[in-house]
Amino acid sequence: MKPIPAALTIAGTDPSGGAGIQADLKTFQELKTYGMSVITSVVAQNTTGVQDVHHIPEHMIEQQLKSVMSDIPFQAFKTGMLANPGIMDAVAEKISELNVLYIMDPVMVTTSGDTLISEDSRDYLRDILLPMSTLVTPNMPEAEVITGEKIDTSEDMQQAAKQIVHEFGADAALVKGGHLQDEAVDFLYDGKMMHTFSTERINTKNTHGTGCTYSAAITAYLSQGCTLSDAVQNAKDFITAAIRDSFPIGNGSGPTNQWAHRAERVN
Ligand SMILES: Nc1ncnc2c1ncn2[C@@H]1O[C@H](COP(=O)(O)OP(=O)(O)OP(=O)(O)O)[C@@H](O)[C@H]1O
Ligand SMILES: Cc1ncc(CO)c(N)n1
Repeated sequence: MKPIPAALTIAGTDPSGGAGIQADLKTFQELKTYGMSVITSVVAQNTTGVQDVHHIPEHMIEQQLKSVMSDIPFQAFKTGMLANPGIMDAVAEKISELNVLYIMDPVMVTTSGDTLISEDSRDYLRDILLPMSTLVTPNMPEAEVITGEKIDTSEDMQQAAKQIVHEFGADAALVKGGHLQDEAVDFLYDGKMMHTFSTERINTKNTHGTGCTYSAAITAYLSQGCTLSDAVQNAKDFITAAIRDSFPIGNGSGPTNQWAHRAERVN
């Protein structure tokens, strides 16, 4: 019997449903992958910003991981918000036992500009977790933090992707250009080749949770056995539709629409 595609997200929450665990599970479900989640921090946030954060005790993060890992097999998992070195340590120890694909979204700052991880976590993320990853998906500011280099142009993005693989040890890096002016271009470097994924930039403020949704879609496609470049291309199509048809709800930056890829408009 063919294995059931299943994926796990290890991340923080968003009660307004656009980012974090909620975005990940909606995306897994939409892409017909059985979704599971381990919560690292409960974040009181909405489309306007972050109001409060409560970190889950490390022993509870470990126990959640044990509960899932001892029971249900999965082909791929992703990490999102890991707020501090203690949480990262708890996660690193458990995931080092896994032999499945690891997609790391190096979440640092929200679309609204709120910081989600402590300053002293950045080195841990880069030096301990990043080398364990099959793929890391930084946006331009995150790639600057990881490499220590200024990233302004598409040449800088490609250079950063290569550096993240060769110098910092990820198997592959996808540097995302959602923060560029005219084009939404992402570069994937897999250790051998540079792949380019480009679409026109959609003029919208509703981009809450784009990074979470994109990396969750990549994780779902990988859990189904897609190659890395096919998974990224499929996920790029998924996130582009989700941004194009994003929801104009909330008082800030509205959420993306995970069912837009079905090509049925909801409004
Ligand atoms: N306005 C836009 N139009 C089209 N594509 C976009 C737009 N903004 C972002 N993207 C694309 O969405 C994906 C997510 O990229 P982005 O760089 O926004 O992630 P992020 O900054 O990590 O997200 P988040 O805001 O959730 O932290 C990328 O493929 C990027 O190119
Ligand atoms: C929990 C969480 N993770 C990631 C992001 C980044 O969009 C967010 N806003 N919230």
